[in-house]
Amino acid sequence: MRGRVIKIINDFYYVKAMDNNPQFECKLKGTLLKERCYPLVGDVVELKITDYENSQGQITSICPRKNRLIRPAVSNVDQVIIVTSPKEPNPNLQLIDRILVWAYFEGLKGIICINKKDLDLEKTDELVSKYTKAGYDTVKTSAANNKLGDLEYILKDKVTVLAGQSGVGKSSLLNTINPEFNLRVEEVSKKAGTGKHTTRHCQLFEVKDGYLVDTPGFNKKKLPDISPYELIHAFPDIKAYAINCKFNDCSHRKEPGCQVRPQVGGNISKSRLDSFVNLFEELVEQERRF
Ligand SMILES: Nc1nc2c(ncn2[C@@H]2O[C@H](COP(=O)(O)OP(=O)(O)OP(=O)(O)O)[C@@H](O)[C@H]2O)c(=O)[nH]1
Ligand SMILES: [Zn+2]
Repeated sequence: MRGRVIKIINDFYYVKAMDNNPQFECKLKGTLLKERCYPLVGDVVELKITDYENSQGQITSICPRKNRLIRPAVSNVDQVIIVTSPKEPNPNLQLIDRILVWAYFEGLKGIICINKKDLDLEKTDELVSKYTKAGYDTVKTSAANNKLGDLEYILKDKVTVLAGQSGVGKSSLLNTINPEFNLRVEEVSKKAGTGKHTTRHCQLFEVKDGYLVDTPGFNKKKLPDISPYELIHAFPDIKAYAINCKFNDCSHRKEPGCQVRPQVGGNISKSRLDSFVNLFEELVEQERRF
């Protein structure tokens, strides 16, 4: 039988069988332990049921991973939904673009969710238009009014990470999607002997045939180890014009023959070019340090 690891507590792996069967509490097969093959939350595994009545099983192998994030430690993630709001707090556009860059280089699809649309519909639509133009899917929600728009459809059959600045309503959205998220618990496992060493595993929550990764505080991301010149790939809106700039190392700031600058305010939002320029500088700095 095949299933997905949704939670890990100490040596116990909680596996949801693929065909909607109940959840099984599993131990690892001896050979996996010997080879130090430890499953991650998100892993698809083969399992053998050892006791149906008490929902106990054994994980016999781990299927190849599509990808693997380090923090949170989770595998087989499909997409990241970046939650923002029109006000209270005002959107942090630089943070959104930064997370989009991180997502691109992790191979994840980036989607923008504008929550709190009840506070300012006009500003909400401005954000929708900004990110649609940049090439991203967007969704408008109001957790306060139980309005999820297409969010549930977007989550269907996917493993999704929620990100975004503090106060935009990530927890509220989770609770609107499934009130059981209220029961979110910190599970801390103490390693025998040291007493101080603690591990915090993330958890997957079931939503609409898909899963949401529970990652409190997942926010600021170190930039990936890429050359500044690779950054353009994470900005499809700018890249479309940058390929025609006169100089192929154009920084789109003051060079003659730049095809990006004339698009600002039109096909390219000013905030997107600002983000690009700032992140480019940061990558140049990062490269200089090594
Ligand atoms: N008006 C309005 N307020 C909302 C909405 N969603 C959440 N809020 C409020 O916004 C505040 C922050 O919501 P949270 O869900 O805690 O935000 P968060 O993103 O989880 O914040 P962190 O846990 O700090 O990352 C709370 O007071 C919510 O009641 C919404 O759709 N509309
Ligand atoms: Zn240019």
